[in-house]
Amino acid sequence: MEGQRTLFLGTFVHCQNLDSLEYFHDTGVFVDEKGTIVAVKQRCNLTIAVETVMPELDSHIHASQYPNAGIFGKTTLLDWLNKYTFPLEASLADTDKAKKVYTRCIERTLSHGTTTAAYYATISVPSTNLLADLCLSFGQRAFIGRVCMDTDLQPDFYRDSSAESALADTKATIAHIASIDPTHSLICPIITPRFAPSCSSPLMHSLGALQKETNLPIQTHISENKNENELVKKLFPDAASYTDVYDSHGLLCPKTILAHAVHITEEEAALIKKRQAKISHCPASNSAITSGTAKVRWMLEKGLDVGLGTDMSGGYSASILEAARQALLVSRHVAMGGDDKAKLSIEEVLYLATRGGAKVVGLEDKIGGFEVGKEWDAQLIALGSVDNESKGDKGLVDIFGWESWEEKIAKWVFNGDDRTTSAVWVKGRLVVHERQ
Ligand SMILES: Nc1nc2[nH]cnc2c(=O)[nH]1
Ligand SMILES: [Zn+2]
Repeated sequence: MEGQRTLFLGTFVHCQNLDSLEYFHDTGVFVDEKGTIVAVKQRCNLTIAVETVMPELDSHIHASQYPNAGIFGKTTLLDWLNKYTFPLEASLADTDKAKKVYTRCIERTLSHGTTTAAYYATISVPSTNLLADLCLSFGQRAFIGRVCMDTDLQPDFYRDSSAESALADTKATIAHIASIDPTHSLICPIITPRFAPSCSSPLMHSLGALQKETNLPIQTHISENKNENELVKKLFPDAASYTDVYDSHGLLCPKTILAHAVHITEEEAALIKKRQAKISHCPASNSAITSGTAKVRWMLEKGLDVGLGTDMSGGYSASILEAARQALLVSRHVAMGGDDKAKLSIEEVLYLATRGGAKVVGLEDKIGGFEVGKEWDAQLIALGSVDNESKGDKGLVDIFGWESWEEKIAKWVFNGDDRTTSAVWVKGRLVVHERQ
């Protein structure tokens, strides 16, 4: 498949905009040897029918936390980090262990249809570089972040020894990725200050300067949890807000991905909008570690760019489809708090998982939909048919045959999982093979 020209035939579904899905029935999509869509022809006379939907993007995920997916007990952010997260991440300095964890994480996210992921690795350069190597060899589009953290918030056994060494280690990973994918056609480094409480002021200033020098993206966490916000106020008493901490260190720019933003104020939202920074909404995580209910409608109405993140293992699942359905449910909890228009639709959460996510990671010109000039990132969806069950087709999503396309997609969003994703392509390469 790689390096060949391919014609895909069937029904293609992608998000036209925030409010609507577009269905291309009886359509041929022509993909060239570089994995770029060169033609989309509708009203073809087809003899086969497949159902292919848009790529899904995870704009915030910790590859290094995969073994802990589902393990969080009754902790909240700050005790969760100490109890579960820092010990596991520290242990991945062992590259054999890291290889096992990262391999499984990539296989699992790909099988769920995650064609692009913005990953946090750990502070270890060799194991972060290994994550980049593995994404490249599996064919997953990825942003790879070597995590920076030099304060005593974290234990001695898992901490950068100085701001200088954190910067040097970040540069080492950037150089490694340049050596394996010089044009960043698939793998791109991402500057990763863990979050303000983990980073000294000199470290954040130096990472802000590095962004200006390299024009690379940045990822971090913001305003996830109320105790975290109190801590930030104590640590940065002169800052006007949590958002201002990042802004005053040169870390808030159009290429910044801010995960969570659950408790940001009107002023912070205005500053994020002014800097054109992006937000990754992580609903499964925000419920699991009791962070709060992010007001996504409020963000969208302010014109903020929002995508979805699993935030695994704050989130319990590696599936971005799970994040989409949790975004829908969390929006209903916001609505139950008195703001009925807060409810998000199926179309809207799919937009956040696809085109919205592409904009958040700065790839909106390359991926997110089926247009000429975009790269062929896609997943093939196999829904069941009740009529075929006697023939052994145990469909995970039971389609009776009378459903509209909108209803089929809604049933998939709420009942689908990696078993309904029967093939996945990234940049034209088949990365998950069709299962029988
Ligand atoms: N959810 C989440 N929040 C964080 N804040 C700082 N580090 C982390 C992390 O690993 N996960
Ligand atoms: Zn996170």
